[in-house]
Amino acid sequence: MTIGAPNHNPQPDLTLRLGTRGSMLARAQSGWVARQIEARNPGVRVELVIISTSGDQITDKPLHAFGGKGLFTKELEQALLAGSVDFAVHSFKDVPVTMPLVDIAELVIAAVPPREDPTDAWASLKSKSFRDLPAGAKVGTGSLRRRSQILHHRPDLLVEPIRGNIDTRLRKLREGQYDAVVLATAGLKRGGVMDETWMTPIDTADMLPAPGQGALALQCRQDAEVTRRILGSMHDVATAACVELEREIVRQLEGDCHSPIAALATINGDRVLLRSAVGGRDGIPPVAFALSEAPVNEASSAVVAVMNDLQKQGARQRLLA
Ligand SMILES: NCc1[nH]cc(CCC(=O)O)c1CC(=O)O
Repeated sequence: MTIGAPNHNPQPDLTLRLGTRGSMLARAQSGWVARQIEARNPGVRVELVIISTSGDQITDKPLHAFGGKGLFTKELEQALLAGSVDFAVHSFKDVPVTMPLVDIAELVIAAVPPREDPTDAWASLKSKSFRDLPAGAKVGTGSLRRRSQILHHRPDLLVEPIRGNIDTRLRKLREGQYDAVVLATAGLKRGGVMDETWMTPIDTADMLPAPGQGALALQCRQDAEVTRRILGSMHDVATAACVELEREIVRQLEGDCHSPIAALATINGDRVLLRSAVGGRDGIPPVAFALSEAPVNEASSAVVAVMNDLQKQGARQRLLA
Protein backbone atom coordinates (compact mmCIF):
# COMPACT_ATOMS: atom_id res chain seq x y z
CA MET A 1 0.00 0.00 0.00
CA THR A 2 1.27 3.52 -0.85
CA ILE A 3 1.87 5.54 2.30
CA GLY A 4 -0.83 8.13 2.67
CA ALA A 5 -3.30 6.35 0.34
CA PRO A 6 -6.81 5.89 1.79
CA ASN A 7 -7.31 2.46 3.33
CA HIS A 8 -10.63 1.46 1.82
CA ASN A 9 -12.30 -1.89 1.34
CA PRO A 10 -11.98 -3.47 -2.10
CA GLN A 11 -15.79 -3.83 -2.15
CA PRO A 12 -18.19 -1.09 -1.14
CA ASP A 13 -19.97 -1.80 2.14
CA LEU A 14 -23.15 -3.76 1.60
CA THR A 15 -25.76 -5.08 4.03
CA LEU A 16 -27.79 -8.17 3.13
CA ARG A 17 -31.02 -8.78 5.06
CA LEU A 18 -31.39 -12.46 5.90
CA GLY A 19 -34.97 -13.63 6.50
CA THR A 20 -35.12 -16.38 9.11
CA ARG A 21 -37.67 -18.19 11.25
CA GLY A 22 -37.56 -17.27 14.92
CA SER A 23 -36.88 -20.71 16.42
CA MET A 24 -33.62 -21.39 18.22
CA LEU A 25 -32.58 -23.70 15.38
CA ALA A 26 -33.45 -21.25 12.60
CA ARG A 27 -31.60 -18.40 14.31
CA ALA A 28 -28.58 -20.62 14.97
CA GLN A 29 -28.45 -21.80 11.35
CA SER A 30 -28.92 -18.30 10.01
CA GLY A 31 -26.32 -16.91 12.40
CA TRP A 32 -23.84 -19.53 11.18
CA VAL A 33 -24.55 -18.63 7.54
CA ALA A 34 -24.28 -14.89 8.30
CA ARG A 35 -20.85 -15.27 9.92
CA GLN A 36 -19.60 -17.51 7.10
CA ILE A 37 -20.73 -15.05 4.44
CA GLU A 38 -19.15 -12.11 6.25
CA ALA A 39 -15.88 -14.01 6.64
CA ARG A 40 -15.79 -14.92 2.95
CA ASN A 41 -16.90 -11.51 1.63
CA PRO A 42 -15.04 -8.58 3.23
CA GLY A 43 -17.21 -5.47 3.29
CA VAL A 44 -20.46 -7.46 3.40
CA ARG A 45 -22.64 -7.41 6.51
CA VAL A 46 -25.56 -9.77 7.08
CA GLU A 47 -28.47 -8.67 9.25
CA LEU A 48 -31.10 -11.15 10.57
CA VAL A 49 -34.80 -10.40 10.06
CA ILE A 50 -37.11 -12.75 12.02
CA ILE A 51 -40.22 -13.97 10.16
CA SER A 52 -42.90 -16.23 11.66
CA THR A 53 -44.24 -19.10 9.51
CA SER A 54 -47.45 -21.15 9.69
CA GLY A 55 -45.39 -24.19 10.72
CA ASP A 56 -44.25 -22.18 13.76
CA GLN A 57 -47.72 -20.89 14.61
CA ILE A 58 -49.58 -24.23 14.64
CA THR A 59 -47.89 -26.26 17.37
CA ASP A 60 -50.58 -28.63 18.62
CA LYS A 61 -50.97 -30.95 15.60
CA PRO A 62 -48.56 -33.32 13.84
CA LEU A 63 -47.24 -31.64 10.69
CA HIS A 64 -48.56 -34.30 8.32
CA ALA A 65 -52.06 -33.86 9.81
CA PHE A 66 -52.52 -30.31 8.61
CA GLY A 67 -50.28 -30.99 5.64
CA GLY A 68 -49.69 -28.51 2.91
CA LYS A 69 -46.31 -27.98 1.37
CA GLY A 70 -43.75 -25.47 2.50
CA LEU A 71 -45.22 -24.83 5.95
CA PHE A 72 -41.86 -23.50 7.10
CA THR A 73 -40.89 -21.80 3.85
CA LYS A 74 -43.94 -19.99 2.43
CA GLU A 75 -43.83 -16.79 4.50
CA LEU A 76 -40.09 -16.48 3.91
CA GLU A 77 -40.67 -16.75 0.18
CA GLN A 78 -43.34 -14.06 0.34
CA ALA A 79 -40.89 -11.73 2.11
CA LEU A 80 -38.30 -12.40 -0.62
CA LEU A 81 -40.81 -11.60 -3.36
CA ALA A 82 -41.93 -8.45 -1.52
CA GLY A 83 -38.29 -7.37 -1.28
CA SER A 84 -38.36 -7.01 2.51
CA VAL A 85 -35.45 -9.46 2.79
CA ASP A 86 -32.58 -10.27 0.38
CA PHE A 87 -32.19 -13.97 1.08
CA ALA A 88 -33.53 -16.74 3.24
CA VAL A 89 -31.97 -19.79 4.89
CA HIS A 90 -34.07 -22.96 4.81
CA SER A 91 -33.45 -26.39 6.27
CA PHE A 92 -33.27 -28.32 3.03
CA LYS A 93 -35.46 -31.08 4.36
CA ASP A 94 -38.33 -28.59 4.77
CA VAL A 95 -38.08 -27.38 1.15
CA PRO A 96 -40.76 -28.99 -1.07
CA VAL A 97 -39.23 -31.32 -3.69
CA THR A 98 -41.33 -29.77 -6.44
CA MET A 99 -39.66 -26.41 -5.92
CA PRO A 100 -39.36 -24.12 -7.81
CA LEU A 101 -43.15 -24.00 -7.93
CA VAL A 102 -44.68 -22.17 -10.86
CA ASP A 103 -45.76 -19.23 -8.73
CA ILE A 104 -42.31 -18.68 -7.28
CA ALA A 105 -40.31 -19.00 -10.49
CA GLU A 106 -38.75 -15.63 -9.57
CA LEU A 107 -36.89 -17.33 -6.71
CA VAL A 108 -33.84 -19.54 -6.90
CA ILE A 109 -31.72 -21.65 -4.55
CA ALA A 110 -28.50 -19.74 -5.07
CA ALA A 111 -26.24 -21.88 -2.87
CA VAL A 112 -26.09 -25.06 -0.80
CA PRO A 113 -23.54 -24.73 2.03
CA PRO A 114 -21.43 -27.69 3.26
CA ARG A 115 -23.61 -30.24 5.02
CA GLU A 116 -23.67 -30.75 8.80
CA ASP A 117 -24.02 -34.30 10.20
CA PRO A 118 -27.02 -35.80 8.34
CA THR A 119 -27.93 -38.44 10.97
CA ASP A 120 -30.79 -38.60 13.43
CA ALA A 121 -29.95 -38.56 17.13
CA TRP A 122 -31.42 -40.69 19.90
CA ALA A 123 -32.07 -38.50 22.95
CA SER A 124 -32.91 -40.35 26.14
CA LEU A 125 -32.06 -40.20 29.82
CA LYS A 126 -32.41 -43.98 30.15
CA SER A 127 -31.12 -45.60 26.95
CA LYS A 128 -28.40 -45.24 24.33
CA SER A 129 -30.42 -46.78 21.48
CA PHE A 130 -33.88 -48.05 20.59
CA ARG A 131 -32.43 -51.50 21.36
CA ASP A 132 -32.09 -50.70 25.09
CA LEU A 133 -35.69 -49.71 25.85
CA PRO A 134 -38.18 -52.10 27.49
CA ALA A 135 -41.29 -53.15 25.56
CA GLY A 136 -44.02 -50.53 25.70
CA ALA A 137 -41.62 -47.61 26.26
CA LYS A 138 -42.71 -44.34 24.71
CA VAL A 139 -40.74 -42.71 21.90
CA GLY A 140 -41.66 -39.20 20.78
CA THR A 141 -41.58 -38.33 17.10
CA GLY A 142 -44.16 -36.94 14.71
CA SER A 143 -42.13 -37.97 11.68
CA LEU A 144 -43.62 -40.90 9.76
CA ARG A 145 -40.16 -41.67 8.43
CA ARG A 146 -38.72 -42.03 11.95
CA ARG A 147 -41.82 -43.86 13.14
CA SER A 148 -41.65 -46.51 10.40
CA GLN A 149 -37.94 -47.16 10.96
CA ILE A 150 -38.23 -47.39 14.77
CA LEU A 151 -41.22 -49.76 14.52
CA HIS A 152 -39.39 -51.79 11.88
CA HIS A 153 -36.72 -52.61 14.49
CA ARG A 154 -38.94 -52.49 17.57
CA PRO A 155 -42.64 -53.14 16.84
CA ASP A 156 -43.14 -53.40 20.62
CA LEU A 157 -42.35 -49.72 21.30
CA LEU A 158 -45.01 -47.01 21.47
CA VAL A 159 -44.25 -44.24 19.00
CA GLU A 160 -46.25 -41.15 19.82
CA PRO A 161 -46.46 -37.70 18.20
CA ILE A 162 -44.53 -34.78 19.63
CA ARG A 163 -44.52 -31.23 18.30
CA GLY A 164 -42.69 -28.06 19.10
CA ASN A 165 -39.20 -26.86 18.38
CA ILE A 166 -36.07 -28.59 19.66
CA ASP A 167 -36.13 -26.92 23.12
CA THR A 168 -39.78 -27.91 23.65
CA ARG A 169 -39.13 -31.53 22.66
CA LEU A 170 -36.13 -31.82 24.95
CA ARG A 171 -38.16 -30.28 27.80
CA LYS A 172 -40.96 -32.84 27.28
CA LEU A 173 -38.33 -35.59 27.38
CA ARG A 174 -36.75 -34.27 30.61
CA GLU A 175 -40.20 -33.98 32.21
CA GLY A 176 -40.66 -37.70 31.58
CA GLN A 177 -43.47 -37.39 29.03
CA TYR A 178 -41.37 -39.66 26.76
CA ASP A 179 -38.66 -42.29 27.32
CA ALA A 180 -36.80 -41.11 24.23
CA VAL A 181 -37.14 -38.63 21.39
CA VAL A 182 -35.50 -38.60 17.97
CA LEU A 183 -34.13 -35.35 16.58
CA ALA A 184 -31.85 -34.34 13.73
CA THR A 185 -28.22 -34.38 14.92
CA ALA A 186 -27.55 -31.30 12.75
CA GLY A 187 -30.16 -29.25 14.59
CA LEU A 188 -28.71 -30.25 17.97
CA LYS A 189 -25.17 -29.44 16.85
CA ARG A 190 -25.95 -26.18 15.06
CA GLY A 191 -28.16 -25.13 17.97
CA GLY A 192 -25.31 -25.87 20.37
CA VAL A 193 -27.41 -28.24 22.50
CA MET A 194 -25.81 -31.58 21.56
CA ASP A 195 -25.00 -33.26 24.90
CA GLU A 196 -23.21 -36.52 24.26
CA THR A 197 -24.00 -37.91 27.72
CA TRP A 198 -27.61 -38.47 26.70
CA MET A 199 -27.77 -37.88 22.94
CA THR A 200 -26.36 -40.42 20.51
CA PRO A 201 -26.25 -40.17 16.71
CA ILE A 202 -28.08 -43.19 15.27
CA ASP A 203 -26.00 -45.30 12.87
CA THR A 204 -27.29 -44.86 9.32
CA ALA A 205 -27.42 -48.67 9.08
CA ASP A 206 -30.25 -48.49 11.66
CA MET A 207 -31.99 -45.29 10.60
CA LEU A 208 -31.66 -43.30 7.39
CA PRO A 209 -32.33 -39.56 7.54
CA ALA A 210 -34.75 -37.39 5.62
CA PRO A 211 -33.68 -36.26 2.16
CA GLY A 212 -31.66 -33.07 2.64
CA GLN A 213 -31.29 -33.50 6.41
CA GLY A 214 -28.34 -31.52 7.76
CA ALA A 215 -28.17 -29.39 4.60
CA LEU A 216 -29.29 -25.79 4.12
CA ALA A 217 -30.65 -23.96 1.09
CA LEU A 218 -29.88 -20.28 0.53
CA GLN A 219 -32.69 -18.76 -1.50
CA CYS A 220 -32.97 -15.36 -3.17
CA ARG A 221 -34.63 -13.62 -6.08
CA GLN A 222 -33.56 -14.86 -9.47
CA ASP A 223 -32.64 -11.34 -10.68
CA ALA A 224 -30.57 -10.39 -7.60
CA GLU A 225 -27.16 -10.69 -9.25
CA VAL A 226 -25.01 -9.25 -6.47
CA THR A 227 -26.75 -11.32 -3.79
CA ARG A 228 -26.39 -14.45 -5.92
CA ARG A 229 -22.67 -13.90 -6.36
CA ILE A 230 -22.16 -13.37 -2.63
CA LEU A 231 -24.24 -16.42 -1.69
CA GLY A 232 -22.25 -18.41 -4.25
CA SER A 233 -19.24 -18.15 -1.93
CA MET A 234 -21.07 -20.64 0.34
CA HIS A 235 -21.83 -23.26 -2.31
CA ASP A 236 -20.64 -26.82 -1.82
CA VAL A 237 -20.91 -28.87 -5.00
CA ALA A 238 -20.80 -32.27 -3.27
CA THR A 239 -23.58 -31.42 -0.80
CA ALA A 240 -25.75 -30.01 -3.58
CA ALA A 241 -25.26 -33.16 -5.68
CA CYS A 242 -26.09 -35.51 -2.78
CA VAL A 243 -29.23 -33.61 -1.77
CA GLU A 244 -30.43 -33.55 -5.37
CA LEU A 245 -30.17 -37.36 -5.59
CA GLU A 246 -32.06 -37.78 -2.32
CA ARG A 247 -34.81 -35.42 -3.44
CA GLU A 248 -35.11 -37.20 -6.78
CA ILE A 249 -36.12 -40.38 -4.91
CA VAL A 250 -38.98 -38.48 -3.23
CA ARG A 251 -40.05 -36.97 -6.56
CA GLN A 252 -40.13 -40.33 -8.31
CA LEU A 253 -42.11 -41.86 -5.44
CA GLU A 254 -44.44 -38.83 -5.66
CA GLY A 255 -43.93 -38.20 -1.97
CA ASP A 256 -43.42 -34.99 -0.03
CA CYS A 257 -41.52 -33.97 3.08
CA HIS A 258 -44.11 -35.67 5.33
CA SER A 259 -43.88 -39.08 3.59
CA PRO A 260 -42.15 -41.98 5.36
CA ILE A 261 -39.26 -41.72 2.90
CA ALA A 262 -35.60 -41.69 3.94
CA ALA A 263 -32.71 -41.15 1.54
CA LEU A 264 -29.03 -40.47 2.00
CA ALA A 265 -26.31 -40.00 -0.61
CA THR A 266 -22.67 -39.97 0.45
CA ILE A 267 -19.61 -39.38 -1.69
CA ASN A 268 -16.44 -41.34 -1.15
CA GLY A 269 -13.66 -40.43 -3.58
CA ASP A 270 -15.17 -40.59 -7.06
CA ARG A 271 -18.10 -42.81 -6.06
CA VAL A 272 -21.49 -42.03 -4.63
CA LEU A 273 -23.49 -44.35 -2.39
CA LEU A 274 -27.25 -43.81 -2.40
CA ARG A 275 -29.43 -45.49 0.21
CA SER A 276 -33.16 -45.20 0.75
CA ALA A 277 -35.76 -46.60 3.16
CA VAL A 278 -39.52 -46.36 2.61
CA GLY A 279 -42.23 -47.21 5.11
CA GLY A 280 -45.94 -47.69 4.55
CA ARG A 281 -48.65 -45.05 4.74
CA ASP A 282 -49.03 -43.51 8.21
CA GLY A 283 -45.50 -44.71 9.04
CA ILE A 284 -46.33 -48.39 9.16
CA PRO A 285 -43.51 -50.98 9.05
CA PRO A 286 -41.97 -52.95 7.43
CA VAL A 287 -39.56 -50.61 5.70
CA ALA A 288 -38.37 -51.29 2.17
CA PHE A 289 -34.64 -50.70 1.89
CA ALA A 290 -32.47 -50.24 -1.19
CA LEU A 291 -28.94 -49.10 -1.97
CA SER A 292 -26.78 -48.53 -5.03
CA GLU A 293 -23.30 -47.25 -5.75
CA ALA A 294 -22.16 -45.44 -8.91
CA PRO A 295 -19.39 -43.20 -10.20
CA VAL A 296 -20.14 -39.59 -9.21
CA ASN A 297 -20.46 -38.55 -12.86
CA GLU A 298 -23.10 -41.26 -13.46
CA ALA A 299 -24.97 -40.65 -10.22
CA SER A 300 -28.41 -40.77 -11.82
CA SER A 301 -27.88 -44.49 -12.51
CA ALA A 302 -27.87 -44.98 -8.72
CA VAL A 303 -31.30 -43.36 -8.56
CA VAL A 304 -32.59 -45.72 -11.26
CA ALA A 305 -31.21 -48.78 -9.44
CA VAL A 306 -32.59 -47.72 -6.04
CA MET A 307 -35.99 -46.92 -7.55
CA ASN A 308 -36.15 -50.31 -9.31
CA ASP A 309 -35.34 -52.10 -6.09
CA LEU A 310 -37.87 -50.07 -4.07
CA GLN A 311 -40.51 -50.66 -6.71
CA LYS A 312 -39.90 -54.44 -6.60
CA GLN A 313 -40.72 -54.19 -2.90
CA GLY A 314 -43.94 -52.31 -3.69
CA ALA A 315 -42.79 -49.06 -2.07
CA ARG A 316 -45.04 -46.71 -4.05
CA GLN A 317 -48.16 -48.79 -3.46
CA ARG A 318 -47.39 -49.03 0.25
CA LEU A 319 -47.09 -45.24 0.48
CA LEU A 320 -50.60 -44.87 -0.93
CA ALA A 321 -52.44 -48.02 0.21
N1 LIG B 1 -38.81 -30.60 10.48
C1 LIG B 1 -38.19 -29.70 11.38
C2 LIG B 1 -36.71 -29.63 11.18
N2 LIG B 1 -36.20 -29.16 10.03
C3 LIG B 1 -34.85 -29.26 10.08
C4 LIG B 1 -34.50 -29.80 11.30
C5 LIG B 1 -33.14 -30.09 11.78
C6 LIG B 1 -31.99 -29.58 10.94
C7 LIG B 1 -31.74 -30.36 9.70
O1 LIG B 1 -32.19 -31.49 9.54
O2 LIG B 1 -31.03 -29.83 8.83
C8 LIG B 1 -35.68 -30.02 12.03
C9 LIG B 1 -35.80 -30.54 13.41
C10 LIG B 1 -35.58 -32.02 13.53
O3 LIG B 1 -35.90 -32.80 12.62
O4 LIG B 1 -35.11 -32.46 14.59
